[in-house]
Amino acid sequence: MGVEICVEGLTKSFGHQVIWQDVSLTLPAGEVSVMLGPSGTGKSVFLKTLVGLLKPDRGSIRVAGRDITGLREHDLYEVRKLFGVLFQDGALFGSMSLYDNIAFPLREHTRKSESQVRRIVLEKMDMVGLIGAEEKLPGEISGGMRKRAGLARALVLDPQIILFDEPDSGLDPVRVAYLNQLIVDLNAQIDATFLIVTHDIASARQVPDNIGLLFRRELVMFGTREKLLTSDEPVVRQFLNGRMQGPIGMAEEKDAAQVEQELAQLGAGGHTKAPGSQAMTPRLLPGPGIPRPPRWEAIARREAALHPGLHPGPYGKEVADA
Ligand SMILES: Nc1ncnc2c1ncn2[C@@H]1O[C@H](COP(=O)(O)OP(=O)(O)OP(=O)(O)O)[C@@H](O)[C@H]1O
Repeated sequence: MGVEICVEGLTKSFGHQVIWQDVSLTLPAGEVSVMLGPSGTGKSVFLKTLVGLLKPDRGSIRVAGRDITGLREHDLYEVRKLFGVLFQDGALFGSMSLYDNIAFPLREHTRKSESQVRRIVLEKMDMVGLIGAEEKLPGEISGGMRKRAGLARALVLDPQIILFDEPDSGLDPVRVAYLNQLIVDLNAQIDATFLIVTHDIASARQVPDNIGLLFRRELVMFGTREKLLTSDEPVVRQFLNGRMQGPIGMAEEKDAAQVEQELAQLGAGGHTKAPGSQAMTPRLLPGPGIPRPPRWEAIARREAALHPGLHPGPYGKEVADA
């Protein structure tokens, strides 16, 4: 079972540049959360701060009830073992085979025998669909395979929290769809707490239990998928609909009068739905044969109550087929 991460009043700056301030949120144990935000709003900095690679100026990060912000390097090292991180490019060693890359954390951080290492590596490679590619070098495989290899490596120490930094970057839409399914399946199988930084709105709409949005140095909103997808908050609506009109501009900031004019035009032109009627996207469910954690039933009931048309029958199948 994954662990809860509770962030309170977190602020991070580099010199005089405040990246974000007073960020508070809880990543519920075992759930999938997505962090969105325009480029440069500090999403990667947030991930690095959670795992203790960067120190915040203020605030606390409680991982399984323990504040990690004041820990010394030795204790932090122990806490980091709870985390698996999938970096943007997979962060694989170019001169090592996929097998050796994935075995690396086991050989570095455990005293397991080579036969135990082999069993674990092959199990994780199987989970991400890479059996048969053991001897390939990272340079010989596609970007999607590199991401999956990075994911297998993030899994070998059986983490309770997995952080994904733009897992979909550089992948074509079909590979993104496969990767999303893999993420949902993995979450159901290992029940760890997932936090995904992404720019891909389609993924953000389908995959997570919770969504957060960083903008103008603040966490604009963090809450359930339903809450964000049906929100009338202009920044949230603009981002989740991928529109130019709204508070987010090319250089992040926009003139307030311009924003108001754009929003009025959108409303007058009938291009926007009435407040409160934002479209819900069907949720991506674990594939056939993968047992669903108990929370899925509660989530499906909650979503069915909000959008009866999407869920005509027992939870699960109809949502997937919608
Ligand atoms: N180690 C560092 N020292 C100084 N400034 C940094 C450091 N790391 C990040 N920054 C700055 O913090 C800001 C946020 O960077 P970050 O990479 O977290 O943004 P992001 O939201 O992940 O962007 P993108 O979506 O484009 O990947 C940037 O202005 C960046 O230059």
